Amino acid sequence: MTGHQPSTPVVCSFSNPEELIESLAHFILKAQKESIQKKGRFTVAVSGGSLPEQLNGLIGKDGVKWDKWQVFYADERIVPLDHEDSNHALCTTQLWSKVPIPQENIHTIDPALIDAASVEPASDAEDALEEIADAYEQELIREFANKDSARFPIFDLILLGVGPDGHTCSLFPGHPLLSEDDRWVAYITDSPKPPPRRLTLTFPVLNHASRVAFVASGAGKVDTLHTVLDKPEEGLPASRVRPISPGQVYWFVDDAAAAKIEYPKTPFKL
Ligand SMILES: O=C(O)[C@H](O)[C@@H](O)[C@H](O)[C@H](O)COP(=O)(O)O
Repeated sequence: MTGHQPSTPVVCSFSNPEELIESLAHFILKAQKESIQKKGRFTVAVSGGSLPEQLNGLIGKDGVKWDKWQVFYADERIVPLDHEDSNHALCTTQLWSKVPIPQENIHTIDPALIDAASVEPASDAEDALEEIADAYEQELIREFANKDSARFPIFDLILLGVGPDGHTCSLFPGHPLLSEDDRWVAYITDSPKPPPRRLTLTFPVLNHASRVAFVASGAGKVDTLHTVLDKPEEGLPASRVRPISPGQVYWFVDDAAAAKIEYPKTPFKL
C-alpha cells in the first residue's frame, strides 16, 4: 500500500541563515501556487520559537497571495493573545503586521476561553482547557470539513521548529500525548518549556499534511539534528513527523546546524 507509507525526510542545507530564509520563502511560494491551483486556498500551520522570524523572506515578496492563506497555529500557549508568550503575538509582530493578510484568515485560540483556562491550580482549569482545545478543533473542522473528505485535516503546509530536546509543536519527549491517535488538537499542562499550559496539533494531523517543513539554524541545533535525523530509532518527537505518502517532510537547515548530520542532503531545487 504505497499510499500509506511514511515519507522519508528531504534535508536541504544552506551555507548561511539568509540563504535558508530566501530558499524557504521560494519553497513556500511554490507550495502556495500548487495549493491554490488545486483547491483555491492555502492552509498553513505555523509554530512559535524562532520560526516566525525565519518567514521574513516572504515580506514584500511578489506572488504571495495573502488573501488565500488560512493560517492556524501548530501550537499555542494558553495566555492572552497579546501576551509576550503568545505565539500569535509573536507571529503578529514578526510577520502578520508586515503583510496584507486579512485578519479573519488567521485562526487563533478563542480569547473568550483563556481566562477560565488559566486559573490555578491547573486541575481546576481542566474543563476549560478541554473546551479551548475542542473549540480550536471545531475551528479546524469548519475550515477542512466538506473540503477534504478525510479523517484528519490535510494541511498544505505545516511549518515547525525543533527544540533542544527534540520536541516539536508542544509534543515533548516521553509525554503521553505522543500516542494520541484520535484527536486533532490536545492540551497539556506540564510543558517542560514554559509556559506550561499549551494547545498543540497532534501527530495524526502532522502526519496527514501534504508538506511539513522543519526549519533549524545555528550551531545550537547541531546535536539535536544529529539525533533526530540519524537516530530515528530513539523516537524523539521531531523524528516521528513522517507524513504519509504522498505527503512529505522537508528539513531546511543551515550548515552550522547540519554539521553532524550523516543523513544524506538533497540539493535544494524548486
Ligand atoms: O511555541 C513553541 O514553543 C514552539 O512552537 C516550539 O515547538 C518551537 O518551535 C521549538 O521549541 C523550537 O524553538 P526555537 O526555534 O526557538 O528553537
